[in-house]
Amino acid sequence: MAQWDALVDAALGGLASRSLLRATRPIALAPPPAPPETFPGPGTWDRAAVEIRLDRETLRQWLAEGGEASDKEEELGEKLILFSGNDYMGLSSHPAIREAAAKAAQEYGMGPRGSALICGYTTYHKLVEESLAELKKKEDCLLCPTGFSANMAVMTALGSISSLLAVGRKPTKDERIAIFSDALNHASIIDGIRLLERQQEAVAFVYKHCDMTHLDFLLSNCSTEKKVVVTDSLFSMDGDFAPLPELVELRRKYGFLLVIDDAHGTLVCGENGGGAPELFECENDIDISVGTLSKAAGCQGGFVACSTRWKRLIQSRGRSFIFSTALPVPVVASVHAALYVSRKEEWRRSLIWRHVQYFASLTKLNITSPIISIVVGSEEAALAAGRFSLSSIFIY
Ligand SMILES: Cc1ncc(COP(=O)(O)O)c(C=O)c1O
Repeated sequence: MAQWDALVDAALGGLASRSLLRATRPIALAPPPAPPETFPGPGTWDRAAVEIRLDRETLRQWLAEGGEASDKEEELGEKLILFSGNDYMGLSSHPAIREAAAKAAQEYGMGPRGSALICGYTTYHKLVEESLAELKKKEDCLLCPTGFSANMAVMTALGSISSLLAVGRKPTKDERIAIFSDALNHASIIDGIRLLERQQEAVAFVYKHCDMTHLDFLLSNCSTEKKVVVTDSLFSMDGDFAPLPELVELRRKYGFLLVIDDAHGTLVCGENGGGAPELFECENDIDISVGTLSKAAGCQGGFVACSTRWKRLIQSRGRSFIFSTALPVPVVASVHAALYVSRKEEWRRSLIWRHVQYFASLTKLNITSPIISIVVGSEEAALAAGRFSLSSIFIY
């Protein structure tokens, strides 16, 4: 988007003139060992990703918290099947991921302990950034400590454009950016926007969940030039997708910057696991794609896939990136292995969607993703349903 590219370039120019441009300098480590072994189907380790063991005392406590009668205690088992985790592909327990983490820990410990701009950035981090940029079909990528911090870093970098390009000390109303945010966006986006509002760098508009008519209305009534739309791609609570094709249409109409949080789509959606934009065939229309490595990748960390100019701005102004310790090498090594396994063991991705279809056929629920929310009514009813599941269905 030429208008936004020019704005970022101007902001980068302002930073350069004040010697405030920051760049990572990778510490050279030996390249990762040969590619790990991959498998044509599920292994025994895959059960470990969904089966958890609880000691009786914890289980008793959980039930007691809900006021459940204890007369069924002798019937209680200790193993539970976990339906609530985000380890969509079971990669957290995959031998390749365990081995990569263990080997790197043996070699490097949990280091290097420092922010990426000081001493926390290595050639391993660089390698993973390159893989993620390729996966997301973007020029570049920036690894962050978590998905939460990745969203915060994008938001503060966005706000910095208003401040850096303001004529006076504080951006005037017209100099601020206008951010349009879906009502059900993740807390990290909401907090980032609140921060920008407090710093008078942005004016925020919340549109009704996935309501493109409402968004269109808000956009058409906004005279601010610098417009941004930010949305989760796959919503973490309701499990529905943002209407990306319609958002792309509106982007063409209004020329806004489109930022998505693809935390739940990454590795899960699209043939290659490129995420929701791959599924909806609109990768080139997404300007900034944020993600986490703590869900389908089965590891830890966050990232921002974007253009090189945006990366330069985020790493120079994204405070949650700059002032936080970078991911330790064993975690980055495990992410490297997870991305490899995800490419090779495509059956994992197919299996998720087969399970989604199977569950939909069993329950006749209108399900479109692996996040399934069963609305039972009040909060009390939801808690009671949880207790019921805990005490009678999933324990064996
Ligand atoms: C939509 C969404 N964005 C961001 C995050 C934050 O990611 P992380 O857990 O890596 O901080 C989460 C969940 O944790 C999420 O559901």
